[in-house]
Amino acid sequence: MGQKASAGAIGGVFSPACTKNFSTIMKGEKLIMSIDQGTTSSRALLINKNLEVVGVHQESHSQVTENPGWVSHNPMEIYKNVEKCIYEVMNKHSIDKSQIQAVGITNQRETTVAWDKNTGEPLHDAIVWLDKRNEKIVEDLISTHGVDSFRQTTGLPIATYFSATKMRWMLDNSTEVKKAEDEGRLCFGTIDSWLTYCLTGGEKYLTDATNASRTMLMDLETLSWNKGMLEIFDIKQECLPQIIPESSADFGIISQSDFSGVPITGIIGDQQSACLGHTLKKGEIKSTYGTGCFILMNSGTKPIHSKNGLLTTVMYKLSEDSPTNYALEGASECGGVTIEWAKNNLGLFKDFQEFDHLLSSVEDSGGVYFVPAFSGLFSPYWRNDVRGTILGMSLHTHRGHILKALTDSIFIRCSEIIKAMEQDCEGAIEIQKVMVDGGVTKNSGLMQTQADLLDKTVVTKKEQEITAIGAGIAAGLKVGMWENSSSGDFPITIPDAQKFTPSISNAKRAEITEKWSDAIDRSLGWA
Ligand SMILES: Nc1ncnc2c1ncn2[C@@H]1O[C@H](COP(=O)(O)OP(=O)(O)O)[C@@H](O)[C@H]1O
Ligand SMILES: O=P(O)(O)OC[C@H](O)CO
Repeated sequence: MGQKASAGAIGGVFSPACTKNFSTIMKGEKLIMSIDQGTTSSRALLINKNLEVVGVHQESHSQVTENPGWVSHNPMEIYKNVEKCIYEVMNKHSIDKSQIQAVGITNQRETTVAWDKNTGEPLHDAIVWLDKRNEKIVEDLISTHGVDSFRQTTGLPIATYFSATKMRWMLDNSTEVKKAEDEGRLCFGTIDSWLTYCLTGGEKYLTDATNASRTMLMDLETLSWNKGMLEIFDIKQECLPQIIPESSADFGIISQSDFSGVPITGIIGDQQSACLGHTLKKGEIKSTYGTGCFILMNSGTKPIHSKNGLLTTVMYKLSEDSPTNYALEGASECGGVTIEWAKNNLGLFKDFQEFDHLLSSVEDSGGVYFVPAFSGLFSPYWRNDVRGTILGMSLHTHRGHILKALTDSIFIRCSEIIKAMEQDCEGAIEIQKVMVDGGVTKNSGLMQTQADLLDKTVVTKKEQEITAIGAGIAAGLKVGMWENSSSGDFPITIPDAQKFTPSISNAKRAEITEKWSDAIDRSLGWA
């Protein structure tokens, strides 16, 4: 039987109640609204000209886990939550619609929606990026083509993560979706397309290149649907949205009654949006710790094709006459989800006070190692045959050690991704610091652990909502709220908050890394 898991491992139980003291909003002040539609919740945020978040409303949505490895969302619940967030944030801060210059949308990527062109009704639950129901399709593709055969065209290895295999699964397994395709009324899209379609009353069916680059159907160089990829997946181009190459463009006018007439001028995938929020320069790196953990390096205007298990993706193109910027990305399937799982599924702690207390009760994990392969391992391994594995327990082991092993695993995964980035850059770029954001970075003890395991400086920013700010920048640039400088750089940078520098010995780090590789080897092939 299906199981609703809204309070399960990725249930967003810790969705932050907003405790921030906001700067005052002046009467009639011009603002940008950013909509951040994430894996566990949706937010609407108000951003002023100084790039300060001056208001936010957040709503969590259900995580449906009908079978092991399956994760889906209800597209209508997500849209209704977004509408509610817009209404509540405007109401809470007594904002008049005329103050909102534009809306920017940033979203969980890859998650795939199918809906009816005529009625706008969803034809299936949204299949979430973490979902593995498409494993068989992926295995067959790998055995026919080889895992890396589409890298040159799409920048991606064949994996369950990307949208094309989720679309294929729906076509093969849902009579509703197949019938709609046969009758020419099927719309496939990522969450940005779905929200834009709903907010514009069905007027606009489009996406931007950052989101399209995660489908495995887009050509990384031309930023258009690739005919060869469409043939391989047997997906009709008329079932896909129009790709707008820019993330800062006219994406449509909202028709929803309370907010009608406001233009949508920003669309950008959430991890690329965080790069914009951090104003990442060439060679710089950001790591966002939300449900998963995503590390992106600005690799400039030429894509770097990874030889070490990373992804190549569009970072953004901001105007018709600006070049496309690319990123090298390491995607880790485990971030806050591991913390939520420890609380909700294992009952290791009840709140963050107890979480901190437990972690400070131990020096280290006491020889316990955890491989957080709830959905297999993404970058740099791309293995489906691994499941969560815990090793090294003795009668000495207690809750603190296990929690330490679980949280360490998040940061070891990130460290190995950054090592792979250094290898891909072949010495051309020296990584000294990593800019961080996302829910997990609220915990300074954990950020210290990241600096220790990485052997690099980790920097947090004064504003936490970096992802939402990125979409706000994209939207605001289009309507003249800000202008890029003549060098193409964005004129405002969010100040640093805290810097964490490595504090453990090289010998200790080497010991942890060695034991970790051993743990990985032992976990491979389980599933
Ligand atoms: N004080 C904290 N310490 C550690 N982790 C935290 C803390 N507060 C929130 N989190 C984690 O942050 C994650 C949510 O981050 P967020 O950026 O909102 O995620 P998403 O965008 O994926 O929905 C949750 O998984 C939660 O466990
Ligand atoms: O919702 P987040 O912040 O975990 O981000 C999800 C990613 O976009 C998946 O690729």
